[in-house]
Amino acid sequence: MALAYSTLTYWLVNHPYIANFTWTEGETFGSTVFFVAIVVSLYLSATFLLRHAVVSLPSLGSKILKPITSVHSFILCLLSLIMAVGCILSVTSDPTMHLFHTICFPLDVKPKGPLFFWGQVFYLSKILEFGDTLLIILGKSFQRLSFLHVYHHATVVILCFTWLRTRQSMFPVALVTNSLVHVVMYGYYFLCAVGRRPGWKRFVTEFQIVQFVFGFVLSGWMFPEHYFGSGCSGVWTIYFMGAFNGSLLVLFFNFRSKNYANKKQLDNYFPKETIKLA
Ligand SMILES: CC(C)(COP(=O)(O)OP(=O)(O)OC[C@H]1O[C@@H](n2cnc3c(N)ncnc32)[C@H](O)[C@@H]1OP(=O)(O)O)[C@@H](O)C(=O)NCCC(=O)NCCSC(=O)CC(=O)O
Repeated sequence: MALAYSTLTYWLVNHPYIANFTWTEGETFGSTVFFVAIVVSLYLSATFLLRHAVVSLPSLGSKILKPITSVHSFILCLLSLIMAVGCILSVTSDPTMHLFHTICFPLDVKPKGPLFFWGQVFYLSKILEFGDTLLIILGKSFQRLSFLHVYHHATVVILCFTWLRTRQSMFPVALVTNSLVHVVMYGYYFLCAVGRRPGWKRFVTEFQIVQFVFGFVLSGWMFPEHYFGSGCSGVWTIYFMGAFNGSLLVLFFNFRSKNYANKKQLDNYFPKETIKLA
C-alpha cells in the first residue's frame, strides 16, 4: 500500500517535469487567447459543416466506428481517473498546502507545480473530448448532436483556459469533481460502445446534475470573496463559472425530464430483469 502510494505520488506529483511545471502565457502549449478562439471556432464550424456533409455520404459501418468509439471512451475514462488522482495527491502530499488552498489560492500564487500541471492536462483533455462530437456525427446519430452537447464542449474549453490564465481559486475542486463524473460517464459510454447497455444511465445524469449544483453553489459562495477585500486569486471569473454551471444545470434538468420521465425510460435505471426479480 505504502509502495503504491509513493509510486503514484512520484509519477503524478513529484516527477521533475510535473513538480517544476510552470504555466506561462504565450509559452505553454495552448496558452493564448488566440489559440482558444481558433480551436473553439474550428470546433463549431467543423461540427456545422460535417453535420451537413455526412448526410449525403454512405454510413461508416459500426464495425469500424464501434472499436474507435470504445478506445476513445476508454482513454478518456482512464485519463479522467489519472487527472482526479493526480490533483488529489498534489494537494494531500504537499505539507504546505491545506484544504482551504483548493478553493482559495493566495493572491500572489505562481502558476507553478503539480496543480497547474493537472490543470493544463485537464484543459487539453477538453479538446480531446471534441472526438465525442466527431463520433456522433460519423455515426449519424444526429438526435444526440444536441445544443447541450455542442454548447458544453465549446464552452468548457474556454472555462478551463480562464482557470489557468486567471489562476482561479476554485479550479482544483472543480477539476476533481468533473474528472470523477467523467470516469463514470466515459465508463458508461465505453460499455455502450462494446455492446453492453448499463442499467445505470439515469445515475450518470444525476451525478452530472449534482456536479453542476455543487459548481453553482460554490461560485455563489465565492461572490462575497469577490466583493469584500478578496484574498483569493482569480475569483472575478466566478461569474463565468456560475453562468456555466447554472446554464448546464437547466439543460441537464431538461435532458433528465425528457429522457426519464416515463415508465419505459425508467427501465434505464431499473433494468427489466431487476424489476422482474423484485
Ligand atoms: C447518460 C449521458 C452521459 C449520455 O446520454 P446520451 O443520451 O447521450 O447517451 P446514450 O445512451 O445515447 O449513449 C450511448 C451511445 O453513445 C455512444 N458513445 C460511446 N462513447 C461515446 C463517446 N465518447 N462520445 C459519443 N458517443 C459515444 C455509444 O456507442 C452509444 O451509441 P449507440 O446508441 O449508437 O449504440 C447523459 O447524462 C448526458 O450527458 N447527456 C447529455 C448529452 C451529452 O452529449 N453528454 C456528454 C457531454 S456533457 C458533459 O460532459 C457534462 C459533464 O461535464 O459532466
